[in-house]
Amino acid sequence: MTNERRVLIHPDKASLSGSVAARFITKTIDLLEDRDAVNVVLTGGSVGTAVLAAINASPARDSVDWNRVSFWWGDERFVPRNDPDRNELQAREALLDHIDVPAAQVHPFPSSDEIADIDEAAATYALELLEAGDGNDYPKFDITFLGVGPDGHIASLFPGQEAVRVTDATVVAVRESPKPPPQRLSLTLPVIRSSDRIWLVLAGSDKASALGLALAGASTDEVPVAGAEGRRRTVFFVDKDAASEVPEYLITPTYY
Ligand SMILES: O=C(O)[C@H](O)[C@@H](O)[C@H](O)[C@H](O)COP(=O)(O)O
Repeated sequence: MTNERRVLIHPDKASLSGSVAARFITKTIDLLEDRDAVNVVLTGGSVGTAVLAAINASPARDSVDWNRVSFWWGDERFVPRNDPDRNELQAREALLDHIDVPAAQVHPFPSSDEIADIDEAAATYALELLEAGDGNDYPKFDITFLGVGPDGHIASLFPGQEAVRVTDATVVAVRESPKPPPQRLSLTLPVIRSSDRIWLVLAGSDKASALGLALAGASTDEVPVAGAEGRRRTVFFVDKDAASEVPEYLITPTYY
């Protein structure tokens, strides 16, 4: 099994989210033919949320047996449960509220009104991962979605911050995010990298330099997305604007 990074370019954000949604539905159906359950890690951000909305809008949405899919998050803003900033809320509105996924299979990070102490909230999510891990510290993730910030951050792992370097925990509390809100919870890089597939979704010219640097071999500390590499497949789904600094040889031809 090769594990090369692939870049698939789409004309714009709408076609990108439609194509990722279609791939997600097909891949999930395929995976469920071979196994009992599939674990998916969701991302915040406008592109990730547009993908969820496109899955919801797809006529093939209900071909997936959602009873056997579990959802986790790569990161969360540490705010009250009903704060519109919550990645959870955005994902529920875009997709999760509209499908037949059992409530116990949706695993949001704790919110600040449930658990006031951010370290305790991180420990609580780590325990939830452990309990679903079947003997490991966390479940085997099949597909992990990641948005990418203009600074190259993924999940809530920001350039130069200690959280990018954490390898001895599964969940980290972030207190000084350069992007508001400042307090966040995030999976650590080893957990993200354990996923069989990482599907990065990015659109817009403000992402071009981070993507170009990551693919050219920048350090994970400087450009965290450089460390986003899944066990089996890593695919960058990008629009033309975000792709302007991608080396030609990495571009996989797409037909649209
Ligand atoms: O918690 C956050 O602030 C977001 O989740 C963030 O990590 C987002 O995924 C990227 O910044 C990409 O955002 P866009 O998809 O909106 O460009």
